[in-house]
Amino acid sequence: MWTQHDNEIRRTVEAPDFLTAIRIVDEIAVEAERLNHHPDIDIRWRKLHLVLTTHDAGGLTDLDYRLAEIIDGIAAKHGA
Ligand SMILES: C[C@H](O)[C@H](O)[C@H]1CNC2=NC(N)=NC(=O)C2=N1
Repeated sequence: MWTQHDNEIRRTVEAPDFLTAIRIVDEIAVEAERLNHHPDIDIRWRKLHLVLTTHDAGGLTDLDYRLAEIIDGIAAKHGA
């Protein structure tokens, strides 16, 4: 589900509808704050384009993979 492009990993999450996509974003936001690690999120109707990288490190770190797994769980819970 995640693909690596140079120093980042990317995934698209397709939610059943727009409101569910926004609920997914909200849950991701809570986890991002908890980890102090934040994804780039491009919201396009019910598709979320997510990008993870560690800006402070100029590339991928364990935090990116941890947050990616958390995002996968949130998406799956919402049928995305
Ligand atoms: C000051 C604050 O802790 C840092 O800027 C955090 C915030 N969230 C972050 N998110 C991501 N993706 N990469 C970072 O390097 C990062 N750094």
